[in-house]
Amino acid sequence: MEIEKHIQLYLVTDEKACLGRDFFWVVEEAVKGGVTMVQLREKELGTRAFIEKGKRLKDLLDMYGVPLIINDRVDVALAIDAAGVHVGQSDMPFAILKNLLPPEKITGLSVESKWQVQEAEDWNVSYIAASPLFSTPSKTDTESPWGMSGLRWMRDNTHHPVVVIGGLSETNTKQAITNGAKGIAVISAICSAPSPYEAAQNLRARIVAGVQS
Ligand SMILES: Cc1ncc(COP(=O)(O)OP(=O)(O)O)c(N)n1
Ligand SMILES: Cc1ncsc1CCOP(=O)(O)O
Ligand SMILES: [Mg+2]
Repeated sequence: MEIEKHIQLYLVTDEKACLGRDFFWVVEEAVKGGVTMVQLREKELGTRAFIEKGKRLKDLLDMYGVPLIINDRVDVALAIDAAGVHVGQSDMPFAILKNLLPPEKITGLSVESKWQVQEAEDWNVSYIAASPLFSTPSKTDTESPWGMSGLRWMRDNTHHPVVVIGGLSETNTKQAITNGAKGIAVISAICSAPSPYEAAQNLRARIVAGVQS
């Protein structure tokens, strides 16, 4: 499935995590290293600045054929013709989001509990994100981490492709894939790495190793 290729190595952006380096340079290096999809996650930008940044990022990603997902904001995604939107459990309800978007757009949903996984079984989501897999300083307003046993439960109880997010690094990526994740989503492992290019390459190699084992 096309979506399973896109979610393999999913970069979620956070300008602060880029440690003062140029945001677009960090993303481009990561894409050259093997990132397969990018989410623009902006919690503080006003609407106009969000749209401007999104347009510039989309122009960059289009050159590499990498889809751009917008976090939280369906209006921004529609304004710039992004590939899709990611929402969580406090954002726009999924059913409303789905009605607002053309059917071909990618829709991602964070799931924080077993009940939310079961509820999403009836919905036409492109992927669900186990959020968080492990606790992480990058996002602290989270429910309890799923952990590897929670991920295995999810693998056995959903028909949707699962992405894991929260605390993913070179050390646990292969294990996440062998326990049921189709892909990993990361902020700090790429945005804060000395070389975002090499970090993406190394994570991609761990994903491939997990798929092949
Ligand atoms: C791929 C992915 N997974 C989970 C999240 C978290 O979404 P949400 O719970 O809505 O929290 P915010 O990111 O909006 O703070 C995500 N953004 N991306
Ligand atoms: C956005 C988000 N949603 C759940 S955990 C998280 C942050 C992931 O950041 P990191 O990859 O640095 O742990
Ligand atoms: Mg959200």
